Amino acid sequence: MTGRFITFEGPEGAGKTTILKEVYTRLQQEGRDVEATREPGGIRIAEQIRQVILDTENIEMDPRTEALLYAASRRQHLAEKVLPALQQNKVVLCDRFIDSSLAYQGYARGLGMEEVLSINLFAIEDLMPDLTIYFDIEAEKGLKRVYAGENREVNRLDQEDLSFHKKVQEGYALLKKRYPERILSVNADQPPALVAEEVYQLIIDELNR
Ligand SMILES: Nc1ncnc2c1ncn2[C@@H]1O[C@H](COP(=O)(O)OP(=O)(O)OP(=O)(O)O)[C@@H](O)[C@H]1O
Ligand SMILES: Cc1cn([C@H]2C[C@H](O)[C@@H](COP(=O)(O)O)O2)c(=O)[nH]c1=O
Repeated sequence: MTGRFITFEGPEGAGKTTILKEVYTRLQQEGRDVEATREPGGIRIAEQIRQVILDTENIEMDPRTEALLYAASRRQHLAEKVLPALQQNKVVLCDRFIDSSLAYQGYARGLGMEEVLSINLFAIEDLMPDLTIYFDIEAEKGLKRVYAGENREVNRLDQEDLSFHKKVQEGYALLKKRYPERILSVNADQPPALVAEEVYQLIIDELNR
């Protein structure tokens, strides 16, 4: 088996983190060599950048600074964790990646998807995911989950108004049209066990390709 880079994308509260953990455990129990990680973060430097980006006090952050910080954290995470894991033929499950930058900074913030893509191409060189699983849910429903969750801190991006989160959803819709073979959707508006099963099947199909 060769390594695979599989990313989880979607709006706030869609269930990416919850389902990633479940599927990771299942794959591990089957004896597969799998790594779970997240963006921004996953390694020390990127977690430090995450704190700066998501700090609710950093309201003066310029949109381009925000885009560059995500790209910088992505580069370090890729160099230090993702690429070495793929070189060891691991299956890497990553909670968010470049599509988040394209949908949030490129589309919702209005920086332009092409501009944000170009700074990210510098960061990732040519490493795009083999498979991206899109957690399909209405922005409002996802946000309700975030605000209802007991252990979930509300961050600076969560606090954007509903129109921003609806634009994020529109941005993802454009990305799904642009990359129909890479980005596959699951219905995230159903009980976690059913979502996890759909995600697991997509991953197995990818691993069997
Ligand atoms: N299918 C589901 N149905 C109902 N609640 C869910 C479901 N999946 C996750 N949740 C709950 O919704 C909240 C958000 O889930 P989670 O953190 O996994 O989402 P996320 O997509 O990673 O969000 P974010 O990107 O904002 O961090 C949590 O409280 C979680 O327990
Ligand atoms: C990678 C990435 C993330 N974001 C946003 C999306 C979320 O609002 C936060 C991350 O928080 P999560 O609880 O880990 O989902 O950051 C973004 O705007 N651009 C990106 O590239």
